[in-house]
Amino acid sequence: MNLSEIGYRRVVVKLGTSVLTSGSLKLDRAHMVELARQMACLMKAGVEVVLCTSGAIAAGKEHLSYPKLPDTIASKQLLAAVGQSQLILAWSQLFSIYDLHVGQLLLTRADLHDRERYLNARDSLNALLNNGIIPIINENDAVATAEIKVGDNDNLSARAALLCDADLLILLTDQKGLFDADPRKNPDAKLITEVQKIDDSLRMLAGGAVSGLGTGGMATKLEAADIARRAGIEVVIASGHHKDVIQNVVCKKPVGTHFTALEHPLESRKQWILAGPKARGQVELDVGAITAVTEKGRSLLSKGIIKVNGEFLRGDTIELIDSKGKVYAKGMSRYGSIDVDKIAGKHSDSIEEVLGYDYGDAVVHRNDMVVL
Ligand SMILES: Nc1ncnc2c1ncn2[C@@H]1O[C@H](COP(=O)(O)OP(=O)(O)O)[C@@H](O)[C@H]1O
Ligand SMILES: N[C@@H](CCC(=O)OP(=O)(O)O)C(=O)O
Repeated sequence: MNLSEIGYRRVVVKLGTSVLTSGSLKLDRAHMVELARQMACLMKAGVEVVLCTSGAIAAGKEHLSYPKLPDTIASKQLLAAVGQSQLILAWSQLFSIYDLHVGQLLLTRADLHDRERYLNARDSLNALLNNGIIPIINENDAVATAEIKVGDNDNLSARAALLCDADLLILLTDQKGLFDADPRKNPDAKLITEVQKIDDSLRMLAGGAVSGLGTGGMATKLEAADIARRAGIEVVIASGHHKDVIQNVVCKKPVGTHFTALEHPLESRKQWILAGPKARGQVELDVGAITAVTEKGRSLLSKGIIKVNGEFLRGDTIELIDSKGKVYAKGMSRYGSIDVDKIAGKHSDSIEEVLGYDYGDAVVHRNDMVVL
């Protein structure tokens, strides 16, 4: 690989279950060797690689010879606990062919949202990279329950890219990229090669369909791409079976769907709001407030709030929605849900009178808000 062709310094590669199993029910080790070779090639050329690998549950099923288990969280945890050790063993052996060491990081949402744990994970990631070791990341499925899960490895890989300050995120899957319709259902679907903006019409194309063992389909890949590109990270969705796909993407050859990074990325505080805590609740806005927030860059005032959904505390992240549930923005609330309920629809001047105290005019200040 010609070093002068490479425009990137640190790359996160996410491999979906669909790629690792090649559509079968077991890990396709022959193909994993090929992917390890490509990543090793990058490392040798001076590009740091972080691998976000799925496949623990598939590997667990394979290792236990496809046991009949009840469809419960405990069964998934069992399969992930068995499969993750098989998965890391496989990667460790494959990278050792190229004299490369790997280090395992199993994360949950809590590791990314608690500031201290976030910094610990970041330090560990940097320590591995600075010593030429490939960090291998997966969700800690064996202990994570829905409440503390990121939920899918597309979103996890975007957060990993933010965490290690990568400049490229490559999402490899079983399709050539994002199509204008699900290619499984529409053989005439066309590949979208370049995306400048992720909006509702694009999200509609992603649908909800997934391959046999995958989680989330294109919808979660678009969520991941949105988070990463807003943080200034380029994203490519491509086929994990395309010849030399990783090298081609890194050398900026036309392959898959490329998402341009925002020229002016969100500041790190807003990146954290976007990628960080799960929204604890929602506030429904009237039309004027939606315009003020989305088009005029204003803070959300109590007057524009119609309704409160869920229970949240001051400082929690909430979603700003319309009457149909469409989410327009995500932000940190300066008031808890009980207070917002009391001041909804009222003028900011009356907040102190109603509550007996006042944390300022804005319920969600524009500095604490990301418009989607
Ligand atoms: N617009 C689209 N373009 C491409 N694939 C799509 C689209 N909409 C849905 N899909 C589905 O998403 C699947 C890939 O997601 P998923 O099964 O979660 O894979 P992975 O294991 O790689 O994360 C594809 O097999 C495809 O059927
Ligand atoms: N953490 C899970 C994979 C979750 C996931 O997002 O899967 P995929 O959609 O195949 O990338 C596992 O290792 O089996």
